[in-house]
Amino acid sequence: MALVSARGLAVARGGRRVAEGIDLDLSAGEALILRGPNGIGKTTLLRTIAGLQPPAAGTVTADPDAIAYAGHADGLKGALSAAENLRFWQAVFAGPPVGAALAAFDLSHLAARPAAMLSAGQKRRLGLARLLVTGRPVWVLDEPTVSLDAASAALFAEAVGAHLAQGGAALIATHVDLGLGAGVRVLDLSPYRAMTGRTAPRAPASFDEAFG
Ligand SMILES: Nc1ncnc2c1ncn2[C@@H]1O[C@H](COP(=O)(O)OP(=O)(O)OP(=O)(O)O)[C@@H](O)[C@H]1O
Repeated sequence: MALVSARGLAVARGGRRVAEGIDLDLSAGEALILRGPNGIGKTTLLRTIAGLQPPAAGTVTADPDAIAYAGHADGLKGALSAAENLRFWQAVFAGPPVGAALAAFDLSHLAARPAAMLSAGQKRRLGLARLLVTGRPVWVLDEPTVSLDAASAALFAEAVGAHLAQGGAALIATHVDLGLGAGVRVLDLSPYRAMTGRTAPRAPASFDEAFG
């Protein structure tokens, strides 16, 4: 039985439908890689699957308590050490102890360092280690290897492989080849670009979030 299913799914951002007609199934032990050009709607689809925003049309069937979502932000508390950050999430999710998560992402030697004093790649590793202490079976990940060097990306691929082997599943938007093996499926969103246009009023053309 699928852990995540979508049928006839359309997703929208800023009141505009960006992708539509998406069907997908993700079962235990499976990884599905989302691909497509910048702006096609990968983040929007992941957020919809994770229950962070409603579908514009169609259905998502998934237990929201089964999903661990990791977006572009690492969600770390800068004043807490690496281990304390993980213990916080471990307590929230009642997941497994943090030692194995630190080790899996080569963070044991940085366990006592405040998150604010970690490098960008170390922060990203800590953000990904968080997945392990959630104990949740479905990982929904948006560009997880940003800032990671080759060795760290390999650690991440190993962690995903182990997660799948234990009956987990992963839906991952990425532009890079993670080397996860032949069994991994790829969904390119390019053919699903929405043709139906706006679904709701949007901000005026002159509005610019960065400079407004
Ligand atoms: N906050 C926002 N308000 C309005 N539109 C947005 C907002 N964020 C993104 N969009 C638009 O929604 C569309 C889908 O964006 P999304 O981030 O899902 O794409 P993506 O495939 O993940 O892109 P990338 O590969 O660049 O990360 C894009 O056309 C984008 O310009």
